Amino acid sequence: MARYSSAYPPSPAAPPEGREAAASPDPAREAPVVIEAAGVSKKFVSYHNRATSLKERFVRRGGPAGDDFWALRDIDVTIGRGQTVGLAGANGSGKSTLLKVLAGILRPTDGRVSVHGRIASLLELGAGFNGELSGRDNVYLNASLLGLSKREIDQLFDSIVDFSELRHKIDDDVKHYSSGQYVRLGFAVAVHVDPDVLLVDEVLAVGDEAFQRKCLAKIAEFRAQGRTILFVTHSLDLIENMCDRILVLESGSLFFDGPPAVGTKLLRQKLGSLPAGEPVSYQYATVRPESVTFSHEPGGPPTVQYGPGESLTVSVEFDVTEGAPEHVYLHTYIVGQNEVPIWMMETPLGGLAIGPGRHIVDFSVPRLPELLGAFAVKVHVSDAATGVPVTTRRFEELFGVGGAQADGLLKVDYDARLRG
Ligand SMILES: Nc1ncnc2c1ncn2[C@@H]1O[C@H](COP(=O)(O)OP(=O)(O)OP(=O)(O)O)[C@@H](O)[C@H]1O
Repeated sequence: MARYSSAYPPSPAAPPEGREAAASPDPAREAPVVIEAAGVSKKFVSYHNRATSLKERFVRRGGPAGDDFWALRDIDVTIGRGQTVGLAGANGSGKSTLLKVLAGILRPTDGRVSVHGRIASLLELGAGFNGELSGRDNVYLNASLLGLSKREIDQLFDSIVDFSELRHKIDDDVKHYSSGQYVRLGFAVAVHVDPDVLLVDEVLAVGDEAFQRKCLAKIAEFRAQGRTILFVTHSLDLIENMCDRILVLESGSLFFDGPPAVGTKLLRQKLGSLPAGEPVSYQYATVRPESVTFSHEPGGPPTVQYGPGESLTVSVEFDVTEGAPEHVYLHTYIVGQNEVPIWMMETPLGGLAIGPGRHIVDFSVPRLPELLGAFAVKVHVSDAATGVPVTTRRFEELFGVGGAQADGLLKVDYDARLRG
């Protein structure tokens, strides 16, 4: 049964309304800024009426050279260290262009971009590789462009090749690689150069399933290490499972910046995969899960290691500011490796009556099941009256049950006998 207690004096600060309200108070956003885009716009010239012959070019002399096309318009984004951000939007909405501008591959027409720290990117097939060179030479070329010395690359080379699983191809020219092999090598280099910021385009979709799993595990590892990740994907489920935040672009403008649960719903409504229904109201950051602690009983000393059958209390501490819904549900998911949900605990029907201030909800499990492994916690808050999501936060803190993960998730009694 969930227990609800109010433990701290009210917080004085109430955020302003609207997008600014969403952008400022999330604790993750108060981390040092690693990526900042201010007023970024990008114009391309579209030559769809381009002259195809000399004569045509002569006749059109002096006419307009091409139509201006704004692929990005006035984008303001600040990304703090350690955030995992999904960049989504319909085809042609400007996602790849924004990633390229942030990576410094394209210069913005207007506005300013600053990135602090080493940035590694895997942007599009072929970008950064020279097809006439072997895989081996491209590893050296790419890693040196990302700032590594020859000696450092020598040391990492085997690990890069092992990650890509392309040892048999490493001395072939890259122009003979398949698109999946290209991406394997590019991703292997990008994750080995010790980047502070990783930018990844939808290219991951090109890899086979085994490689996609490997890449996602690497992204989860980077996330746990507090690195900053921005990736483009059309998989909204992936964003819901892996990201702290979603940016949704629409025709080059930033349409939404906030919690994945809200952004994905809005985008699905926009793309027609969800009925339009009630407009999603946007209350991000009015209820903010701040920390999670594990103990045997509410208020007990923090403990990280448990045995099957022992009691566990997961205490979620959260801040509420003015403008928050009067009643909220907290859904607390215990997640295992690769973000697999193991079980969910929710607050009682009708929701919690909350006022501004700091509160703690204790979710107490009297007897842990026969589990093995290390587990994390994801908290999802929604408005109890409307069901509208308010925020989601996935914490990095882990608790363990039954020692290190062995060969499975469950401890199951069994018997093995030779028959015949
Ligand atoms: N070099 C270029 N010259 C002219 N137009 C361009 C150029 N690069 C991109 N565009 C246009 O800019 C718009 C945004 O393209 P972008 O590739 O950023 O979209 P996207 O959101 O990544 O799309 P998708 O989901 O289809 O990959 C598109 O209309 C595209 O045609």
